[in-house]
Amino acid sequence: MKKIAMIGTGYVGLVSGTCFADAGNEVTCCDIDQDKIAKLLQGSMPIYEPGLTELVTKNLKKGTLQFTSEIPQAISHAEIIYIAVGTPMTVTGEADLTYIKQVAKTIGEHLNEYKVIVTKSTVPVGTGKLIASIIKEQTDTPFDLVSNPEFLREGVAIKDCLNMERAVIGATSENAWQLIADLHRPFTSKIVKTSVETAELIKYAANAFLATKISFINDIANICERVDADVTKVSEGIGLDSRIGQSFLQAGVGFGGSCFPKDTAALRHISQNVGYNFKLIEAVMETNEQQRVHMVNKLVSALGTLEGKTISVLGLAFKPNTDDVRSSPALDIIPQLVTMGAEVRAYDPIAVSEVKKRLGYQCTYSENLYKTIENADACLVLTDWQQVRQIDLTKVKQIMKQPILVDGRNLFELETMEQLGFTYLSVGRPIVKQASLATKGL
Ligand SMILES: NC(=O)C1=CN([C@@H]2O[C@H](COP(=O)(O)OP(=O)(O)OC[C@H]3O[C@@H](n4cnc5c(N)ncnc54)[C@H](O)[C@@H]3O)[C@@H](O)[C@H]2O)C=CC1
Ligand SMILES: O=C(O)[C@H]1O[C@H](OP(=O)(O)OP(=O)(O)OC[C@H]2O[C@@H](n3ccc(=O)[nH]c3=O)[C@H](O)[C@@H]2O)[C@H](O)[C@@H](O)[C@@H]1O
Repeated sequence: MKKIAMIGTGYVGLVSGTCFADAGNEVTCCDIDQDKIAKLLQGSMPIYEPGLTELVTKNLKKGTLQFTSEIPQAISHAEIIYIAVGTPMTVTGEADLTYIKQVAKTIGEHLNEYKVIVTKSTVPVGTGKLIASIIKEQTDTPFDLVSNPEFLREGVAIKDCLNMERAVIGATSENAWQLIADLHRPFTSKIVKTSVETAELIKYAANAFLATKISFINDIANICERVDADVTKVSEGIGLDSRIGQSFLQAGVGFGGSCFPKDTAALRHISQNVGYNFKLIEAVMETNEQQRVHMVNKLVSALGTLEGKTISVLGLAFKPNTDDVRSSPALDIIPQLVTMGAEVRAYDPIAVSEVKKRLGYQCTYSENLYKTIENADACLVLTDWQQVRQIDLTKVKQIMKQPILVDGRNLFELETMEQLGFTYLSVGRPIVKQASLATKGL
């Protein structure tokens, strides 16, 4: 049982802090956001993550988990201090280390005895050394520094944490490495031992590689559209080769979220800073941006013009089972549709309030799927929510002004859409044309 302070109680800090507590450690999750801490103390979660409320409640009751905005006390009390604050993207694309530097200074000011300080935030190579130097400016108290990047996915974060595929640990001493490795034994037996710098780079390499798979399959999808091939079959056909693997080969509107867009941009920066021209990552980012434009172009090709047309956007979160809309395709696409003269109605089961904060009243919002679709000229699927996947297509066809569906997630079978009489434009698959539109030459 270890005493842990988790500084930064966001997606990562809250989930991993709770999982460490569930494994029997004494965890204090702290944050400068007092409202967030107050909410948590009342048992209300600041984010939507399946299973989180139950696990937090269980560990609060057990007394293994605490929340506080008194960061100095949490630092003094802990043996291990985790840093899990945000590292957002600056306007130039690099990782913003403002919060990391603030926390390093706070740790330095309150370090009362030897402790192990662990970076869980995604940080550029060299940040471990930067954190150490900031702490040393404040104190002579000895400490070790560890890089232990996080690989959880939103929406399945608890599962990913409790059964992690691997832990990557880079430490400045054998003692610190062993301590953090032991902390991970309940969650995984696969532990990669490395230097701090290598651990920092592994995190970016992992996200960039996954993003590359997505842009690769989206490029293949764009070729499929030109040669009448089906990208879902291409994914299956290549993915069954175990060297390639089936995951992350779903073509669509492209990747969003708080990490792939920012981490690919940050990796490009890291390479530029060391004089390396990482052309592949440039291409991955460009394909991803184009994929969003491509979805708008599909709507235009189906409707002729968007001026005066009612478009129902189905899904606002960057992926299902989360209310996170950071770099979500919807945030880019909806303003484009509005600029082109469309009236946009947006549906999401849980992310509406987050999108409203960012887009305001550029469109109308609803948590009722069928109400969003009523009398629409076209539907645009942007998130593969189960609610959208299981929609009653017969009813959809009846209530729409015209049955046009543009699908950025390839949710429906082409045969079904053809039988039901939809005009259906998906990604990297042949277009299904409603008979009347086919004669107009779509
Ligand atoms: N969200 C995700 O799925 C994953 C995120 N990561 C990385 O983990 C890091 C954290 O990401 P999220 O949890 O998504 O961020 P977040 O934005 O949800 O949470 C960060 C938290 O840190 C707090 N904070 C900022 N400055 C602070 C300070 N000086 N003292 C105490 N608290 C402070 C903020 O108030 C906020 O609650 C980032 O580097 C991210 O790239 C890594 C893997 C997965
Ligand atoms: O560093 C991070 O924050 C995290 O980033 C991703 O996790 P996450 O952003 O939660 O979501 P993913 O499930 O990876 O999906 C990312 C985006 O790619 C898209 N995607 C994913 C898979 C696919 O085949 N096609 C595709 O378009 C999703 O729709 C989504 O927009 C990684 O999967 C995590 O391992 C990592 O810890």
